[in-house]
Amino acid sequence: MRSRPGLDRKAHVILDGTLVPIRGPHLRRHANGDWKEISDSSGNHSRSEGHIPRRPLASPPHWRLSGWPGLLLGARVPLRIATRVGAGSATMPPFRTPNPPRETTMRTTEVSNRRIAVFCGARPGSDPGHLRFAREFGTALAQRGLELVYGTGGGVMGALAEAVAAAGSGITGIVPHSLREQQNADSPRGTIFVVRSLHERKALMYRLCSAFAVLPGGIGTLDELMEVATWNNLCLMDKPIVVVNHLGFFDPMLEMLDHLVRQGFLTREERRLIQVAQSPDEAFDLLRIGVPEPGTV
Ligand SMILES: C/C(=C\CNc1ncnc2c1ncn2[C@@H]1O[C@H](COP(=O)(O)O)[C@@H](O)[C@H]1O)CO
Repeated sequence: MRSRPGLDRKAHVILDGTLVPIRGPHLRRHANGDWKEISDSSGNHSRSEGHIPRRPLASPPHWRLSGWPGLLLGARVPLRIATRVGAGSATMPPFRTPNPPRETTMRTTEVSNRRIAVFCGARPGSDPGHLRFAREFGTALAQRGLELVYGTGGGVMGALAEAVAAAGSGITGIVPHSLREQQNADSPRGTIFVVRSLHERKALMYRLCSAFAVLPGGIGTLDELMEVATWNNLCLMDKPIVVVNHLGFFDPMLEMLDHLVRQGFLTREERRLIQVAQSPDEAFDLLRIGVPEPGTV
């Protein structure tokens, strides 16, 4: 599949704000610690990459016991009664390339009006129709010239991302260290931001995109939907949201929103912050994002 012009098809990880290429079968490490890309994801050869830290990407956090238990038991142990060892913050130890390529990092974190964040399940759900629809949505998203921002999970998210990549469009995944270690979230394509917390992850997802779509999912999906609707409502952000109500999956939730209106907890105007579409094309039209297929307007 041909890549769209301007899309970065190389795999990268951004660790705490620093961009490094993903270590994969297409990277070879030299004795001095540098890595050389020997083929890109489509099998083409030879492009050099910069220095990548020797430390394993999924390195576990270190913990140091405080006070007398530390003196008794020594240095680093994976226990919770501990002070986290980090670079001035209570999170992961520093994990940076020696001289981060600043302009590359800036370019990668730029907000693009072609990026759409999609919230959806980390699980596949019990109806195989959800995965089928996620693939259909991913293909349509790429055909509109859009790029995906998502939570780097499996299930509905995984099906969606696979379809976007297969259709030749760009993917940005954002994952906290904790989930990344569980998930082995390296994607063969796109850019992955590894961040410190779930809060940071959501904030970055919201910042990087210019619109939101919601596909079937669980409480994580509902949490993200309600949060962006609330941010819009409080004027902390102004980015359109659409729920894609394929086969009526979201009917009970939409009924709950109507209930909130009837009970005086939500105005009719605020209720309209969450738009509803039945199909991918209707969703993109409502979001006013992407280039419509020729002949559809
Ligand atoms: C639930 C399981 C694993 C959780 N792993 C996740 N991986 C990636 N992203 C996640 C995960 N959990 C929540 N998210 C974010 O919320 C949405 C999915 O959550 P849901 O509860 O499945 O709807 C998604 O948009 C992510 O951004 C066990 O497999």
